[in-house]
Amino acid sequence: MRIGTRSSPLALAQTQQVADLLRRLVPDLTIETVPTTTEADKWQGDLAQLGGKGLFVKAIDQQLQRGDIDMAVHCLKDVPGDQPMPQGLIFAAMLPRADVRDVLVVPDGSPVKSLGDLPPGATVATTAVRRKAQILARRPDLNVVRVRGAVGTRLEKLDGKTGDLKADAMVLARAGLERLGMTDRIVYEFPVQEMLPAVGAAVLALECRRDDTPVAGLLERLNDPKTQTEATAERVMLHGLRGHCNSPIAGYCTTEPDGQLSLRGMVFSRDGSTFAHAHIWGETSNDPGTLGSRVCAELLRQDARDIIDGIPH
Ligand SMILES: NCc1[nH]cc(CCC(=O)O)c1CC(=O)O
Repeated sequence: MRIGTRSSPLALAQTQQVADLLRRLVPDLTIETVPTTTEADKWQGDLAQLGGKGLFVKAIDQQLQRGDIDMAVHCLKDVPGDQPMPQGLIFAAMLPRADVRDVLVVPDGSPVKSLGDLPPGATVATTAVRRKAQILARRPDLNVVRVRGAVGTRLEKLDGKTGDLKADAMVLARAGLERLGMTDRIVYEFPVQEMLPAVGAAVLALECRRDDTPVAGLLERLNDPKTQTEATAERVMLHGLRGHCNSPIAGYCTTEPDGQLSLRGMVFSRDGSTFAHAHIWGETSNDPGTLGSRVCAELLRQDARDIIDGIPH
């Protein structure tokens, strides 16, 4: 089994996790990890100029289509929501979702424990336009700056060990820190009501060729139907909104104890001052695709289109 992955430490840790799961199913399986450094990994500028964050995924999908690898591990969050599945490829499994929350991290030695502790005008580093909008919605006085690179590199930049980033705090995904064993850096976990997660947050998707029955059959055994259902609702919503990679869009679906789905979606202007918000749950929402479409329709009714189109690509 040749597993394609990006070459960042986070991607490699995720691939290792998948390899361990596969070995538990097939103890004598030979696994080869095939890391790729994509064009987007090397690019230090604005990703939108290069063609958006889908580039991380595209290079690996092409290897899979060519038969250079047998499967790929993708962060579902990084898979563009505005494009159809690449020709001949499927997500054969989605692993049980990890913690979806965004978290606050501060430079080594800083006493700051929350956004509220930051003085007026303080600088917060993050890449996601979705996080930026939600930070500014709470604290319009803050100076939100972009930071790129692997998670470990970002933390080094925050600590001033490399580069010239001068930030008082940084917001990133808990799931990434968890997989890297770096949760000791977390000073605050944003409840989802404070910072709605990205569509597909904390979900690992296992991709293979549709006609590769042996691989698809094996991967399907790792599928978590609950995660897959929730992710489907979120991605149908995202697809219907026709966002681009600069659109601050958030979406989070959960399953209630009685099995019913609950989907919340938000679309923000870049500075977070304007937003649309929809939350639908209950009896008639149990088909994830229908639920995603309904939340999308409600967001569009609240002029989400104008908000999205008002943001430069
Ligand atoms: N955009 C990079 C990325 N893609 C997935 C994760 C974390 C794990 C996840 O949410 O699946 C991260 C790091 C981050 O956003 O801090």
